[in-house]
Amino acid sequence: MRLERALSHYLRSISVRWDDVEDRGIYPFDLPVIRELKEINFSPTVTYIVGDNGTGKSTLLEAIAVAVGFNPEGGSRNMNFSTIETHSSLATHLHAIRGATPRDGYFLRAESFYNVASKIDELDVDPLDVRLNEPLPPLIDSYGGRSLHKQSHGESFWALFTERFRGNGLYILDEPEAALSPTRQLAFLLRMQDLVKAGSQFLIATHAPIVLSYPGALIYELRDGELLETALEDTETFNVTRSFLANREAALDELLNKDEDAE
Ligand SMILES: Nc1ncnc2c1ncn2[C@@H]1O[C@H](COP(=O)(O)OP(=O)(O)OP(=O)(O)O)[C@@H](O)[C@H]1O
Repeated sequence: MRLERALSHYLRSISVRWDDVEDRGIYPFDLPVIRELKEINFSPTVTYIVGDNGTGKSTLLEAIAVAVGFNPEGGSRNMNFSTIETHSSLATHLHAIRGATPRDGYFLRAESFYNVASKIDELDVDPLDVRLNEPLPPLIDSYGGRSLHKQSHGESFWALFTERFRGNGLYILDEPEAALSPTRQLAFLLRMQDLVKAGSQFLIATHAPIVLSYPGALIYELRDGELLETALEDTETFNVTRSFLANREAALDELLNKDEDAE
């Protein structure tokens, strides 16, 4: 069992090769988290990155995904397309320590999943193996067979997690909760457990306390420009949500009526 787990540790760590960076004063090297970054070690199962808006989670995740062979806009490793060139040059300065080669893999960017769905529809118009000059099975078959554009946002994410993710995979997910109801977020934890048992490794950026709750996961929080290993109960996202739900009326009163009280 220990050997199996060691073998499925697809991505062990990443570090920045600072010697190659020409200009540290421009994006993304000027972001506090990147400036301070030396090495990130990953769990063989589930690693999370959390932090406030604009702290650099997507920048980091995208660079890690590109460094291990994914398209910057997301998709499987075989997808190579670009609708807009916005990705940073950080990936070329990352050094990834890898273990076994995953049999499956996916980079989900909630914000550009629409483009992935469009690309799948486009490739499926006339799927052809150009080497053999033979028809190929449509790509959408591996997502359950129904165009992702003809499903709701949440349904299309769910098709991805349940149909396309096959296990023994490296899955890098940026805000997977973006389309999921709280009930589906709970179901997502169960799906993750199945995939972890099937030898998968996850790296996830999230703002959702439910998504963040996978037992035994490694959590890094971006705080004051640093990436710190943090317990679930000490993360801001968990604490803010918990205290709001526990004291909703007092919290709303404090938030919305502060100015009136001062008058
Ligand atoms: N292409 C770009 N060029 C310049 N600055 C950028 C670029 N992309 C992002 N930034 C800046 O880098 C910072 C980090 O952005 P990033 O999207 O990584 O944050 P994030 O932590 O993922 O935020 P959120 O939680 O809102 O998704 C932001 O201040 C953003 O304005």
